[in-house]
Amino acid sequence: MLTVDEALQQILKHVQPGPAAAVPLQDCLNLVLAEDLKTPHDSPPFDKAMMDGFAVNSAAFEEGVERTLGVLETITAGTVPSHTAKDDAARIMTGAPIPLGADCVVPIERVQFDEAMPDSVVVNGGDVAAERNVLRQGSAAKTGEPLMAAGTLLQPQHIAVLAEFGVANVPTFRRPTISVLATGDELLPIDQPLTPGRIRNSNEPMLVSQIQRAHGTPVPLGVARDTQDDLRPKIQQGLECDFLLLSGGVSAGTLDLVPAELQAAGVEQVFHKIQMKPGKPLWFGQLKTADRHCWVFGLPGNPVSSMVCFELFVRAAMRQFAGHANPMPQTVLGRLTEDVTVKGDRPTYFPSRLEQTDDGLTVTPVPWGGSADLRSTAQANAMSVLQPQAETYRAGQTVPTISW
Ligand SMILES: Nc1nc2c(c(=O)[nH]1)N[C@H]1C(S)=C(S)[C@@H](COP(=O)(O)OP(=O)(O)OC[C@H]3O[C@@H](n4cnc5c(N)ncnc54)[C@H](O)[C@@H]3O)O[C@H]1N2
Ligand code: MOO
Repeated sequence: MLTVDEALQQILKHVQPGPAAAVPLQDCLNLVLAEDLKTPHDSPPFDKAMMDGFAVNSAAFEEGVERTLGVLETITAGTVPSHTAKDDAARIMTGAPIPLGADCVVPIERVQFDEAMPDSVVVNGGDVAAERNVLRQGSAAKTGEPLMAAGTLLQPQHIAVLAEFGVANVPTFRRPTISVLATGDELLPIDQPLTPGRIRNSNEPMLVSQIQRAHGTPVPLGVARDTQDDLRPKIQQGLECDFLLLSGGVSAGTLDLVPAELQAAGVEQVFHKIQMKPGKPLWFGQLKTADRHCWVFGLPGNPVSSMVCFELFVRAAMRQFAGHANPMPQTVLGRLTEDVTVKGDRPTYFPSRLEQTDDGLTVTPVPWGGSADLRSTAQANAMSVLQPQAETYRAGQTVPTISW
């Protein structure tokens, strides 16, 4: 049986980044940049005033000496100066271009100026120094410098930077399309009353919302009964997407037909079963033909097993497809708030509450009854990774934890 790390390596070895395309900037939130970008122009693109006031030439002043200067013009943001201001001043607004000759902006609060006599201003030399309140062209970025690296997850700050530099269409990797097929004769739609031996299909809405949270496009396919006749066409439909997630039917029961049906559909198995709890029966494979490439996860039917396998493996695969620089699960260290004993011989991904406290990041495993105990996960927002060991984990010890 593979370890979790070996399984992740296998997945990342097989899944390739999806195609890149130019996407309008306003649709780029949470997409990943597909190319290294360079700055197409200086930022700022001209020398600009950082205060409302008067643009002056510092060389024309002596420390502490007051001077009366003529005011040549008023320069507002969006206009261009029409005079040089070597021995005179120009009234200037924040964001407007500095006139030639000037190298300092004295804020309006610091000068003696009468709106009724706008042609002159009295400036004290003590308020004047070269470069004061002036932002020089290219001081934030020069033309041709690196702007943003391929693999960057585009968040509002990146979108703002791309807008500043006029990148209206952005080369990004496509979001994966992911079909979800729940399998099992016992599954009822969620709006149906329970009947003997039946349960509701909680995995489909869970997986659909996990896909949405991870910025994929879900394609729910409903439920397949545990028969070849029902499974086959639905598997074919699912294989049209970039990924197909099946839940249930991957362990050793008489109706656990999923691995055999996937192989019959031409999906090559990469691995089956992992040394972990919950989630041991996970199945992973790929269909690769001239016109199709689909990666397939057979998730264990138990709801918490499916949830954990998604967060650990499917999310990494989605990140790889979407072009993330680091697709691996993001782990933080949390300090246990209580003692924990781990039973069994597999690493356990334990539903837990991760919190930022005055004491740093803390982690509290929630009371949890195993892979079918879905309700307890409603108190959790993470899973802590606990290794099988004879000694009890002690409160205060740090453990790796993965946020949901
Ligand atoms: N002899 C063995 N039996 C089992 C093994 C094993 O290795 N040998 N593994 C156990 C483990 S671990 C798990 S996990 C489960 C996984 O089984 P399957 O993936 O085959 O899933 P099913 O048997 O179809 O279902 C398991 C459980 O989950 C419920 N389920 C299924 N689908 C849904 C859904 N969409 N929504 C809510 N609940 C669902 C289903 O009713 C079962 O109770 O196998 C163990 N057995
Ligand atoms: O691995 Mo199963 O998911 O323990 O219940």
